[in-house]
Order: sequence, then C-alpha cells, then structure tokens
Amino acid sequence: FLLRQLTTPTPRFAPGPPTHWLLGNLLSFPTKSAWFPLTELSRKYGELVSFRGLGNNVLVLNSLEAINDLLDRKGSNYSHRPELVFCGELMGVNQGIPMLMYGPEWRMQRKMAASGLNSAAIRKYIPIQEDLAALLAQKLLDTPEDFFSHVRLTAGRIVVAVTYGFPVSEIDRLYIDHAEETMVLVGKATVPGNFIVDFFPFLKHLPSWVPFIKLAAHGRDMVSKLVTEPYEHVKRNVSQGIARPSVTEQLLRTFDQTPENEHHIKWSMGSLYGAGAETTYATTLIFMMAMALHPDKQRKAQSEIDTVLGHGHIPRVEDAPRLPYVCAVIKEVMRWKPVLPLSIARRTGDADQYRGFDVPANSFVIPNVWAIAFKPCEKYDPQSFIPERFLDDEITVEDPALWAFGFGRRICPGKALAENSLLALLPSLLAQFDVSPIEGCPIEPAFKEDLISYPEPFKVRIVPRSSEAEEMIRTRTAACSFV
Ligand code: HEM
Repeated sequence: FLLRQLTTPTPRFAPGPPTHWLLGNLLSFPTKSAWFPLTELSRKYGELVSFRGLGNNVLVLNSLEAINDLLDRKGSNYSHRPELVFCGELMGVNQGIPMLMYGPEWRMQRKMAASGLNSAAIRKYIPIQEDLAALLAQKLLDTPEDFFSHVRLTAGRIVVAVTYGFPVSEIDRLYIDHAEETMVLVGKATVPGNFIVDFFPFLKHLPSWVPFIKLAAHGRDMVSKLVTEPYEHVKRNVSQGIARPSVTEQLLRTFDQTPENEHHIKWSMGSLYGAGAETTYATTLIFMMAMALHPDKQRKAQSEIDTVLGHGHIPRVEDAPRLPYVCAVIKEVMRWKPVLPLSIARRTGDADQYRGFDVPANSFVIPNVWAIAFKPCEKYDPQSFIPERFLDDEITVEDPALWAFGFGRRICPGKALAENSLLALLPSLLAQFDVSPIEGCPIEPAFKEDLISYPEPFKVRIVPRSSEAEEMIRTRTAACSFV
C-alpha cells in the first residue's frame, strides 16, 4: 500500500476554492442559482474550476473553447449523464433520451428523434406552429392577465402536436393536464439534493411504505402513463389509417413494430414534452418581460416588421431572414437570461487529462453557459438588454445558437423545432401587441433556481397595437385549420 502511495503521482486538479484536508472543497460548491457564484469563481480561477471531496469530482467549464474541446471533440468520454436515483431509477425517467446513459439504447432513441426532428423533417409542422401562435394571440386578446398559463399551454401544445399529431381539443383533454402534473414532480426530482436517496443510493431498498419510496412509485405510474397512453393512441390511429402526420406516426411507419422498437419509439417520443415544452415556455416569458422593460427595443422591432412586411401582415416563420433586428431581439432574449444556465450536466466515463489537469473517471462536468452569455464586453454591458450587439460587425458575440442548445453528441435534438417555435411566436406577438409594465406594479426580474430557470410571476399589460391588429387576430384565428 505504502509503495503504491509513494509511486502513484499526486493528481493535478484544475484550480478551485481552497480545499480542506478531509472534505476537499465540495462544500464550497454553490447550491442556489449556482451560475452566479460559479461565474464569479471563473473570473478568479479561469476557464476550468474544480471541486472535489468525499469521492466526488466536479469540473466546471466556463468557456466555449473548453466546452467544445471536451463535450464535442472528446464526446465519447463526456456524453454520459450523472445518475439521479430518485428521478432516474425509481421514477423510471432514465428510460428516455435526456437521462439515458450514453450507449446503444440512447443512440437508438436519438436516431429516432433525429429522423423526425431534423431541419428538413420539421418544415411540415410550421403551419401547425403558426396556427398555435394565432390561438395564443386570441387568448391574449381575451384574457391577457393569464398570459403565463396561455404561453405554457401553447408551448406544450406545439410539442404534443408535433410528437403525436393530436388536434388541439384532444391535446388538452388527453395530455396537457396529466403532463403538467407529472412535470411538477419530475422538476422537483431533477434537483440534486431534494431527495436524500440521490446521495445515499442504498436507501432505494427501503420498504414500499416509506414516504419517499411511495412517492417515487406514484411518480413512476404517472411517467409510465405519460409515455404510454399517447403512443398507444397514435398506434391505434395508424392501424385504422386515421393518424395525422406526426413524428410518432412517421416512426411507426418506418420501423418494424418489434417489442424493442416499440420501447424505443415510446420512450424517445415520451421524453420530448419534458425537454421541449418548459424551455419554449420559459423563453417566451423572458421575451415578454424584456419587451415590457425595454419599450425602445420593442418599438424598434415593431417598426422593422411594419416597414418590411407592411401593416396588417402577421410575420411567418419564412419571413425571419428579412427581419434581422427581430432575430437579434430573439438572440438577446436567449443571451440575457439563458433558460438552462448550466446547460445539462455530463459525466465522464474514463479518467482523462485536459490542459495538464487530471479529470477523474465519473466526474460531474458542468458547462457553465451563463459565463459565456455574460462574458465581459467593453462596448456593450452584458447585464443590459441590447439586441444591437448581434448586429455590430466590430465585435464578436457568441451566437446563442452555439451554446444555448447544448453540445456535441447530446446537443438538443429539438433545436430546429424550438427555433421555429420562437420564430412563429415572438415576431407575431410583436406585430400584434404592445407589452408594457402596469402602473404601480414594477417588474423585478426574478428567476427560478431550478434546472430550467424561468421567471417568477410578474405582471404586464398586453394590448392589441390597434383596432386593425385586433381584427387581424380574430380573422387569423378563424382561419386556423389545426383545431
Ligand atoms: C428554447 C428551447 C430549447 C432549449 C433552450 C433547449 C436546450 C437544451 C439543452 C441545453 C439540452 C442539453 C444538451 C446537452 O447536454 O448538451 C437539451 C437537451 C434536449 N432537448 Fe432541448 N431545448 C429546447 C427545446 C427543445 C424541444 C422543443 C425539444 C423536443 C421537441 C427538445 C428536446 C430535447 C431532448 C430530448 C434533449 C436530451 C438530449 C440528450 O440527452 O441526448 N428540446 N435541450
């Protein structure tokens, strides 16, 4: 033992907060809104910051270069996910793409998701996204004060419509309520530390009457229902020849219905709602907050739409290339408050070395994209909402398309669909509504501290820009074919 101790070189870890001889420095790892303190630490220690202790290693990556070097170029070693016992194993969420370990099952589900969600395949869903944007406008016209729930419903409807092809009435009845209830539990369960079994996995063997085991079993039933029922529904519709186009329908027609393929299709499709609805919802809410706080930027974007497309025209996804300022607003929304500020954590398979530092096997690897979004810039203050930074040839700002959707082999498979959703929703809101603060009710930007950081409740005034805009909304809604 002594010989091994003497001959094994001491590992060289990336810098980090001071370590204690027994506990290391893991206790210095921030738990609440970790992206703020981690970004502060990056200013002190650099692009790589490490934490370790009690057998755990965490490496935080604070630059796009370091993230791409490891998560992209060394993707075969850096594409595992940390294991969460409660959510993954006990609730069964680890059977779907986001939490699946890197390996053949994950590869198969990714292949299926990619075949239905690549940029060519998703073009056929644009009319549905535009119809759902029109239905959102109608709801905002009738009950603007409920904009949080209208936006949430719209984001969910888009993902369900594309995944399963259900019309709006069936989506709401068959899916959304149950999905929302399930996501509340999944949301709690993905925060490490909320359930002690994540730190002490042997506790998973406790008897079924123990409250957290009972809760996990209930969660497992909810998750199973969420992925199984809509899948069975589409399968029945396909066999009766009445299925509407959707990713699931396409997969059922493409792949033989062996038990393995059925499992892959069911779970790859079943994970899209959780991954796709909340992120689109959060981004749209942040857009509304930004517009209310920055009326000058809102007016400038509206004036671009009026000038380029003419009054009375609701922007369509295909109009985006003609609306550079509006596109810069969308990029700035994603940069100003990234909805996944620490992306989604990875885990290493084998031990590795990077820039002369040791990265042990089984390390947590955290891409701190907040540090990229808030990289110091002399010309434009990173804290301020300034879409112009994306149109300035004199400086380089990393486009959120390069970091907001993740990296390498695990990059978000819904990226193209999500980008189209934002192009269907946000420009049309700009063209039709004015969003402003309510007098006596100032907006204090505050955000959830969970994995997805969406705004805490805030109030805004949402009114049609003119009586012509109101008329336009009603006419467009009446023309929706996807209901
Ligand atoms: C604004 C909207 C969205 C944002 C910002 C976003 C962002 C992300 C990020 C950062 C990841 C982690 C990737 C990594 O580990 O490197 C991810 C994963 C994922 N996203 Fe998205 N996403 C969005 C919308 C969507 C949509 C609409 C869908 C599906 C229809 C979707 C499906 C997924 C799935 C299945 C994963 C897991 C991928 C894997 O682990 O292999 N996302 N997303």
